Amino acid sequence: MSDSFGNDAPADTWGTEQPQDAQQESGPAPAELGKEELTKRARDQGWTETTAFDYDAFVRQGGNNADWYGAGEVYEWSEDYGDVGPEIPELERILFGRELRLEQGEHIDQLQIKVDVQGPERIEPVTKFAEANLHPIVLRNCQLAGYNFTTPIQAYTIPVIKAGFDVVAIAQTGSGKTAAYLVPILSKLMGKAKKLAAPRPDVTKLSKFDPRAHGVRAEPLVVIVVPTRELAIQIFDEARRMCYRSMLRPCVAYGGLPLGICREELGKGCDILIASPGRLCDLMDKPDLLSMNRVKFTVIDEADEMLNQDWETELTKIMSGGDTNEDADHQFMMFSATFPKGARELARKFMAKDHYRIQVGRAGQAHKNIRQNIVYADQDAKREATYNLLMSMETPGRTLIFCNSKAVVDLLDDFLYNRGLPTTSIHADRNQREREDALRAFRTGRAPILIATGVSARGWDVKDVVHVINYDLPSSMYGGISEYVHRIGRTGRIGHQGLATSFYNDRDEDMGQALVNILVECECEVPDFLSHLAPEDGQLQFDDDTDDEAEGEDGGVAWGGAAEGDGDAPAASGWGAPEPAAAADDGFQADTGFTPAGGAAPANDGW
Ligand SMILES: Nc1ncnc2c1ncn2[C@@H]1O[C@H](COP(=O)(O)OP(=O)(O)OP(=O)(O)O)[C@@H](O)[C@H]1O
Repeated sequence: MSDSFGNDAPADTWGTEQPQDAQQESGPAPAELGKEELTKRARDQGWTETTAFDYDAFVRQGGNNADWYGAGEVYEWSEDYGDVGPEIPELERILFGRELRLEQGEHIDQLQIKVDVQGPERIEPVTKFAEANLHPIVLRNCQLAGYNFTTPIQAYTIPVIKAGFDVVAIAQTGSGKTAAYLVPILSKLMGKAKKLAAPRPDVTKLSKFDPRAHGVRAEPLVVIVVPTRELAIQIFDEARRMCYRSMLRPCVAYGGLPLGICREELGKGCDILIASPGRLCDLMDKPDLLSMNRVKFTVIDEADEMLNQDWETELTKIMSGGDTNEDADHQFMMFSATFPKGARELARKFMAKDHYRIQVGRAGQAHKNIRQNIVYADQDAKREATYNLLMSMETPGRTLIFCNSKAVVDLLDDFLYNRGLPTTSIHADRNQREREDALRAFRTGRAPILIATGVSARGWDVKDVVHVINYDLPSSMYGGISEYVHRIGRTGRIGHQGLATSFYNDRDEDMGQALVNILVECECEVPDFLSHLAPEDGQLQFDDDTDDEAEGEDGGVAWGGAAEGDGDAPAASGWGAPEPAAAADDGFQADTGFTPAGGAAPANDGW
């Protein structure tokens, strides 16, 4: 590593070795030391000082509204609408700079597992972007982003989406689901901006853009819905990369973004809208700001979270909002790493009859690049145990700590900060600027220890997170094992390895069995205090992963039981994308009907 939090050193080894009952080295106990000595101890261990994020300097360096919009500048096209835009080296450097972005790690083969594909016809997976028949500019953008081989989920979703089908896609955390939908969608739209996109002002020809005088109504072609603001910004950044030279303009809208900024950005025109559900629904009620008439692609990311009861009203509105598009070719997609059975049943109601379901491994499966440690710690011993864990990391590295309440986040942040550790924290009571500053400080390594409440971290893709600590395990009332999988999935992404340590005590008993199942499945050690829950015969039971959803009340057709690819790598594939799904008589039956909710099952539903 160039420094402890260097940006040019991928976290490719477990790297954070420590005994389960990590103890601080000899010498006076931390509680006996003053702040100065504790700070020295933290520095000696390699932890840097927290550097506050200087927002004013950031603005002076050219930051403006665009910074609410994610890192860097938002480029406005000045040329006429042609088929594709010109190359702009400066913009390319900004969009594709690698400093803070993850590159594929060495252990990518661990993501290569069984893929189940259910759909109306056989689909040939693509193992390389270069062979996916993508629009040349999209292909070039993939190359600029460092994407050469497809991940297993991308191998199937790219041809399926290109062929015009709806899709429900489930694949492990950090396995490239964002590109799995963005790449095929943008390939379909690339070069067609002139034909499909709504007119918009050329802001480069205006001395000052006045939303009221020059603004247009946003009429996006693509709507991507995500549960959190931070994730919306992250996906917006990825969309900006993939939209490079497309003449398509991405925008982001989320609760917390001042409405004035939202109005201004939408008023400049919007072809790809990434939004949180609440803000999107608000905007849908403002027809002068947003029309859904042109929407051709609706993507629900972190779909199981969105199908959660809390979002049902918003989701129903968003999914039917797109119906104002009279084209029959509106595609709907849902993506997530976890997809409990109830959510999968609900998802089917929103999908076309002949949609695909693509599942890499078991829905909700973690993967072997994350080494999971479960450590027994009584409630009042957790703070000290966290400190000891951090101080015993061989090489300090970006560490994400999850607590279940905002109060505990604040207390732990204070406790660790006062012991000289470079912490920052994030939770729902912080204002938008504070949240963005904290995440930025974490991303850039200025505050490499981030303490957060769980839900806010879904989907975060931060380079070199080497360690996730579950200070509190998510309770089964609040996301349970799915939440656990999402949390630990902030490390060990895209072929890197990472460590996840979770404190466990009697309060977590309701999670015990599910936790042990995941540990056994991922070949991680089951601690003695949980060993009684390990299956004696090694046979794991996951109650939400049955393959026969056919028996649902709606008489719907089964998800499972049809063709599946086996995960063996074709020799030429760096990823080892799966073999094509099995032959037609193994389950892919062209013209086989799919029964939507409430519909009658076709006589011969041979899924
Ligand atoms: N084919 C590829 N080759 C190399 N890197 C890739 C490829 N596809 C995606 N990536 C990178 O992998 C990282 C993880 O991707 P992404 O955030 O889309 O994962 P995800 O599956 O959505 O994870 P989560 O379930 O946690 O949201 C990103 O940094 C992305 O740039």
